[in-house]
Formats: sequence, C-alpha cells, structure tokens
Amino acid sequence: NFHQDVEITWGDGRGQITNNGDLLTLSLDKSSGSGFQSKNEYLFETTEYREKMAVSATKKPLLLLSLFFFVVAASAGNFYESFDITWGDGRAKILEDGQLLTCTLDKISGSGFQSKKEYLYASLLGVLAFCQSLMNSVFPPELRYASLKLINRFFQLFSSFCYFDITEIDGVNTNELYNAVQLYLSSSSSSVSSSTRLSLTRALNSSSITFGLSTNDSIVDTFNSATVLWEHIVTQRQSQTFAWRPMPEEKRGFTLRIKKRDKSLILDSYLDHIVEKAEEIRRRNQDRLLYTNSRGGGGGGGLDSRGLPWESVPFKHPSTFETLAMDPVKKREIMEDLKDFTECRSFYQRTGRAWKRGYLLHGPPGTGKSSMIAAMANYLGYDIYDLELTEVKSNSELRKLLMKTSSKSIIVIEDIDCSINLTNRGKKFNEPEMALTGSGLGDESGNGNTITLSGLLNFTDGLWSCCGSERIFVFTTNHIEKLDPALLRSGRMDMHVYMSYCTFPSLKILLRNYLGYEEGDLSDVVLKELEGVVEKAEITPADVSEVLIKNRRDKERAVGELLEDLKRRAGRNEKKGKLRGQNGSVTVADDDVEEQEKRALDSPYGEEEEEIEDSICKISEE
Ligand SMILES: Nc1ncnc2c1ncn2[C@@H]1O[C@H](COP(=O)(O)OP(=O)(O)OP(=O)(O)O)[C@@H](O)[C@H]1O
Repeated sequence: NFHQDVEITWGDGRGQITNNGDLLTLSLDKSSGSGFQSKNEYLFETTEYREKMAVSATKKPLLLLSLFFFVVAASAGNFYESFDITWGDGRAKILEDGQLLTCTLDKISGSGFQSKKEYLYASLLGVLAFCQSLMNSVFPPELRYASLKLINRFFQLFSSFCYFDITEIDGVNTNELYNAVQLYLSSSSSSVSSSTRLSLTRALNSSSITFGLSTNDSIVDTFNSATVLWEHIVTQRQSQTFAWRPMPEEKRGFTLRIKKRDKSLILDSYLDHIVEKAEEIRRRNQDRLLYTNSRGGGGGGGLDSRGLPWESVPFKHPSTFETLAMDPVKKREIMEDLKDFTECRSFYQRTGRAWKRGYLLHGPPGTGKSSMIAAMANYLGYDIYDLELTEVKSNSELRKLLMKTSSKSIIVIEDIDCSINLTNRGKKFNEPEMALTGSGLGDESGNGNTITLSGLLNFTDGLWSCCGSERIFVFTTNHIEKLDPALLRSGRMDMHVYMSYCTFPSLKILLRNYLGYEEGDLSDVVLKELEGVVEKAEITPADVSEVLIKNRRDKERAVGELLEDLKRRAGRNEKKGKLRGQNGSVTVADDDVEEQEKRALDSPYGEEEEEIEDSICKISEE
C-alpha cells in the first residue's frame, strides 16, 4: 500500500496516491524539489532502477555531473526528445507538448524510463556530445569553423612554438618518417633516463630490442643546441575508411614542437639527421644476411621460386676486428679506410666517382681472409653477397646478379685465382673473348654463353658497377702472383691487404681470445721465447687457434705445446733454408712442389707431414 510504503517528497502535490494506496501518480516538470523516498526500501529492491542508481563511490561525481546535464537536457529540450518511455502499459504520459511527464508507479515490475541520449549514465563524452549538439543547433557550421580558426590564429599569434604532425599512415601508405622518428627516439639517451614508461619492440629479422615512447608520452631532444619536444599521440580511429588494406584501429603519430625561431635553422637538417640515424640503427639491429647465387647443384645460376637470383640466410659470423689476429697498425688502417668510405658520400659525388671500393685480400690459406670479410660486414653492418663465379654462365647473368644486390653490401669473390683460367694468362685480359673457367664455361666464341674477364672487370668498375651505391668488392686469393694486373689495378682493387703468417702482435691477440691472457699475464721469459720463434715458424693463425682450442682448459699446457710446435716449425724452416742455400741454383720453386711445401708447412702434426717433409728434402737434395 503506497500510503504505508512511501513518503512522498515529490514537490507541491505533484505526487499523488489514489485508489486507497494502490496507485501512485507522479508528475515531473521543470521545477526542482520533486522526488520520492522509500520508507522500507520496497520500491527500489525489485526494480532495475535501484541497480542503475547503485553506483560506486568513485563514479558518484560523474553521475552527479551527468544528472546535472540530464536536467539541463530535459529543460532545454522536451520530454518527447529526451526519453524513450518504458514505463509499463501507459503508466507514464508525456503531456503539454512534451513539457510535462506523468509517471504512475504500481507494484507491477517492468516500469521505468530510459534516456534516449543516455544522458543519465553517459560518460563525459556524452556530455561533450550534448554541448556540441547544442553548439551545432545554435551556430551554423560556417560560423563555427570561422570562429575556431580565429581562436586558433589568436593563440598561435602569442605562441612561440610551431608544431609538425608526423602520422604513421600517410593516406594509405606507411609514412617512413614515422618509423624513422620512432627508431631515432629509441636511441636517444634522454628517453632512457627521463621516461618512466617505454614501449619495447623487436622487429622481424632482428636480434635486438628497441624501445620507444609509450602512448601519449613526450620527450625532449636537442639538436644543434636547439631544444625540441616530441609527443607520441595515439587515438582511436573513428571509422574505417575505404582502403585496399585494413587500417590499424589506432591512429598513431608524433608531434614535433619547435621554437619558431629555430624552425628555419634546424628543421631540414634535423629531419635528415633523424632519417640517417634511424637507418644506421636499423642496420645495426637487423641481422645481416649472407646471399649466395649457388643453388647446390640445382642448376646453379638460375632463379629461386620468387624469381630472385640470390638466396639468403642470416649471417651470424662472430668475427670482428677485435677478434681478428693481425698487425694492429694494419688493422686500424683498414678500419679507418672503411669508415672513411662510408662517411664520404659527398666526396665520391664531388669527384665524380662511383661510391664503391675494392679490397684484395691475399695470403696463405688459414690466415684469416674469410674472417676479415666477416669482420668488415659486422663492423659496417653490411650484408654479404658471396658470388660463386663458377655458377655464373654468362656476362649478362653476372650483370643481372649485380643489379639485384642492394646498397650497403659487400660483394665477395673468394679464391678468384681458382675461377680464372690461368692457362690464358699470357693473353691480354681485357680481350672480350677471354673465358673464365667454371661450369658450362669454356666457350670462347663470345656468343654470350661464357663469362669473360672483361665481363668481370665491368662487374667491378664498369657502368654496371654503379647500379646501387655504397658497395664494397672483396676478392680473395692465395696466389696474388697468379692474378692478372688488369684485375689488380687501382680503381678496381683500391687496397691490397696481405694476410700474413702469425706475427707476435697477432699471436698475443689469439692468446687473449682463446686463453684470456692479457698483457703481463705471461712471464717475460715465455713471451721472449714466443716472440723469437713465431715469425720463423711461419704458422697461420688458423693453426695457432687449433693448438689453443685443443688445450684451452689447461692454459699452461696450451702455451707450452704452442711454443714447442713453433720451435719445431722454426727449426724445420731453418733446415730447409740452409738446404736451399747449399743447392744454390736448385729450383724447388716448381709450382707443385711449392704447393706441397706450403701444405706440409701448414699442417700441424702427423705422419703425413713427416712424409711430405722427407719428399721435399729429397727433391731439394736431388
Ligand atoms: N687472422 C685471424 N684472426 C683470428 N682467427 C683467425 C685468423 N686467421 C684464421 N683464423 C681462424 O682460422 C679459421 C680459418 O680462417 P679463415 O677461413 O678466415 O682463413 P682464410 O685465409 O680465409 O682461409 P682460406 O684461404 O683457406 O679460405 C677461422 O675460423 C679463424 O678461427
């Protein structure tokens, strides 16, 4: 009975109980102070209304704000517009042209009302939408646009900053500048120190993790003593526009804030700097690739399933200039030459030279020619194209291979002497019909299905060598004397690097690498002994490494065994030298014998070695 259950506070008789307490009629109008309150919670226990009103303490301010706007909305508009009436079975009526709402509550559930515009439970967004709609109805669009522009201009007049937006998607294409900025900021030292939250990413093909600005975070950067602010803005995409590919749900972008007075001074150079830096980071982070044109017997020189002439695998060679055992002065010289090369684009442009450089690495087997190439690639962050000449059938195929190499790469031809038909050595090498050995080669008619020396020369410094830039050609050989001068002349091979037998400085590097010995760890006596014999022993770094690896658990034994080996080799070389001296004119320089000799010298131990040594001595004596 409403008389018993409800105390009516609905102002000024707008709430009435009739039918002996069975019917409650409430009228809402624009005057405040109307309401009702349960005497024993009966009314609100059974209805959804109670549930909706039971908001947590944290939401109360929001609800109050929403209620306020609800009242505003109700008074501004009319009840027809503001409500969907779900108050059961016609118990609620909107009268007087939407100005009066009359609701009747009884014990039947299902009665209620719901806002059309969700004003009651709307978040602040709804409130703003209302304000906007109010604005829209009051101001015509032209006026609104003009006034916004005016306000904007007004603020800009007094602002000392200008802003640049760099969005992730530019139309339908990915904006490269966005990615560059992201990478660049990840390298900025201030982002590590000043930000408490950073986003971490690991790109495909990359072994390192980069960090970037989190959503709506900002960071200060300095360039040429000007300070700029970067802000990372992430917003939800409003609607899916038509695109050939699905767009991300979030709209991302960076906003760059620069002082107006710095804009003209730094903007262009700053953006160039960012792009360059990002490229460098990308290269550093990304795993390098090792390409080959060899197809393992599957009809070499052809194209792979995607029509590409090169196949690649991740390049993970751990060799660096740090681990490379060679004369430190020569090492530094090569490193500086490489650095100069990468940093001197403008020099090559100014002098009209193609931006490329050629290195010829020569020396006995096992002296680190391949390790040097790996160290170069790791130092510069370049990919390697390992060109197997014997798989290339014609000059045009060679050209195609060259065209498909990327910039910032090292193009390697190993053991070039083994790819050239040395029997033709006497002929002029730039004759077009000069044929190189290799599978399917040997046709010297010049009908296009052979690879010629001129083709190879064009490959290194002809017009075609300039497709792409910033490339390094590296040829290796164990027999430089067998190469034709045409291949060696500067411009083709700018730097000749002799990879020598182990010297004392390189021996120290190997002892450090393999046994962890630092300067001063070994006694002066041992060091002196090593220094005295190492060069006489003519031992390759590869052979030294082998002795050290074998005994790496027992450092003293390793050094002892190495010393013994060096002495033995030195003694043998001395004996051989004497024999040669005695025989004077006896020539043991016959190619085969020399080759045999070299192999004998290089092989560390075993009966085979003794046999070869005997045979050499025999030949010498004869
Ligand atoms: N200068 C060096 N510094 C460090 N390690 C070396 C050096 N030379 C050789 N080694 C070791 O010997 C192994 C063989 O060397 P590498 O293949 O680089 O020699 P190479 O001169 O290219 O030989 P080849 O002419 O037979 O191809 C390497 O894996 C490396 O461990």
